[in-house]
Amino acid sequence: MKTADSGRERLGAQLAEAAAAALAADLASQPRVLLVLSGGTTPAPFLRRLAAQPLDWSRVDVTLADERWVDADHPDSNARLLRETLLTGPAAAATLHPLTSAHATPEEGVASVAERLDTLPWPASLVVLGMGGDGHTASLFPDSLELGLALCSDEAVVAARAPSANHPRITLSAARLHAARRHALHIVGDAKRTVLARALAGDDVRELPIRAFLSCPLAIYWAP
Ligand SMILES: O=C1O[C@H](COP(=O)(O)O)[C@@H](O)[C@H](O)[C@H]1O
Repeated sequence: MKTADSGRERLGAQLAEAAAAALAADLASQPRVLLVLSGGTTPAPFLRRLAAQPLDWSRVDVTLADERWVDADHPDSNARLLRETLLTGPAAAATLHPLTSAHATPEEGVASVAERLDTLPWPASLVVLGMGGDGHTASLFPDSLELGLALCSDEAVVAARAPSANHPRITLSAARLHAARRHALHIVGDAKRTVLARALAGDDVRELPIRAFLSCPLAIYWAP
């Protein structure tokens, strides 16, 4: 019997194969490659499959599209999700570059995180975005006071807060998220398909921030 879980597992496997192919293609011509991943509740099946892909992971740098400003072992830490799902097996040889620092707030830590990101081999081979039910992607939230800054900034990262977000955040700016050879959107469930259809039918980025990436071009990975 087909279940939503098995469909989501298959989707994760397909995205993992595509991500590995993208990394392998760029590793053939570059000393190091960069992969930008999202956190949240959706990516675990994809990340577990990606972890098993045969690649020269020692030449792969990994960072996040966004992070909650929490301790590295907090259950809501996106870096923790990557450590527990991706950085296992062959992929444990990859280098994870977290988006947090020892500073108390993202506003205080954003400059040191930006310095760290400057050392990475941009443009990324692949950015895998997620999307919330409100159309947010990375930590570009419709109700965030910093949304305009994150959409327009030339900086790599922006500190962001939003009434609807459960923690203070740090997010790659839209410009930095655009700095990639390939983009994919990984979403599951009928509700998100409906939000994506709304996003495709309009153009107000502040209403549904995912719209900032719909013409990247964006490969859409969706399962019920
Ligand atoms: O808060 C976040 O939300 C989005 C979507 O997460 P999901 O739980 O609905 O899959 C995610 O892409 C982002 O990285 C995360 O910080």
